[in-house]
Amino acid sequence: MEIVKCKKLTKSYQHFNVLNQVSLTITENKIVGLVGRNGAGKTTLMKIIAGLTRATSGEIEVFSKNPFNSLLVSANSLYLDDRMDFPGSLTLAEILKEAKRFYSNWDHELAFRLFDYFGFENSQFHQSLSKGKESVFNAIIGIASRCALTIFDEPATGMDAAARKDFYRALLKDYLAYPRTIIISNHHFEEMEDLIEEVILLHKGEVYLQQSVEELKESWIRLQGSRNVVNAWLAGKRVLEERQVLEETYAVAENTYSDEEMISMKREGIKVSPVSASEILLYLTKDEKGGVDDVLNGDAPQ
Ligand SMILES: Nc1ncnc2c1ncn2[C@@H]1O[C@H](COP(=O)(O)OP(=O)(O)OP(=O)(O)O)[C@@H](O)[C@H]1O
Repeated sequence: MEIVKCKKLTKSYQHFNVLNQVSLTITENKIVGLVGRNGAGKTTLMKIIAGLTRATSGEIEVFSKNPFNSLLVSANSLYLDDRMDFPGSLTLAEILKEAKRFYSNWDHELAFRLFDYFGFENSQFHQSLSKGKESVFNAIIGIASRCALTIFDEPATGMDAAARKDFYRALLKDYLAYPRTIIISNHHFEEMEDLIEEVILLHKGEVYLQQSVEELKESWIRLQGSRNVVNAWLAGKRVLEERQVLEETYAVAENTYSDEEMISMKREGIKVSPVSASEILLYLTKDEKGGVDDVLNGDAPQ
């Protein structure tokens, strides 16, 4: 079943398209990673999906309805970011009790187990939490609500390494027991690579790719070997990254090699190895302008 369907979705601010003709479909019961550089349009897209912002043009359906001001969508979805606003008069325990009234699939026992595990006190107030603890508390709400569509916008902001690991583990475990559709944006893809089934890469407001993580990893390959031999195998291929270390060339190239070619390559002394999805995404979105070193060296941008 399709949970989210966008067709030629555009969002403009002052005549600038921050989302440009975005078409995509997200089917039910999967964890989707929404990635892209700063300003790529991730938050804007997630807010449109959650019905919090209206698109300028194009079509969007969430649970087969236009999400903007839709009761059906707001009853079945939850958008969480680091700007969550809770009533200042409620303690954390009271907020969880309110959440129980609001979300039909809410697991109160799980919420309080996580609450205790992460060391929260019933009488604490949200506004008195540290940045990382605020994110952990929001994440508890995101997990325990078990909304049919849960959208986490940079959920791990400020969390320490242990809390981030625990959060992703808890989310995965709960998702496996109670599958639902989850969209997560996070600049540290490597932290959630094991969790994500499908990745949507936004680049400058456009969908650059939408693929399963498996497909993405199979599409690229790392070659390592002596310069001339590697270069001969790179001819005519799309190359994401190429580095020279002494006499060795390291390259990440599109993997369109046949089995026979792979065997020949290895026979010629080339080491072939897989590339992580986070590395591929980094290479795909790196700036065309040259590196930050050029800026620090005072070189003019190209
Ligand atoms: N209310 C607004 N008015 C004008 N421009 C906006 C507004 N909201 C977002 N933008 C612009 O839209 C673009 C996309 O912003 P968005 O927050 O969606 O990006 P993002 O991919 O989530 O970025 P980040 O990774 O930095 O959080 C940015 O250039 C931003 O400045």
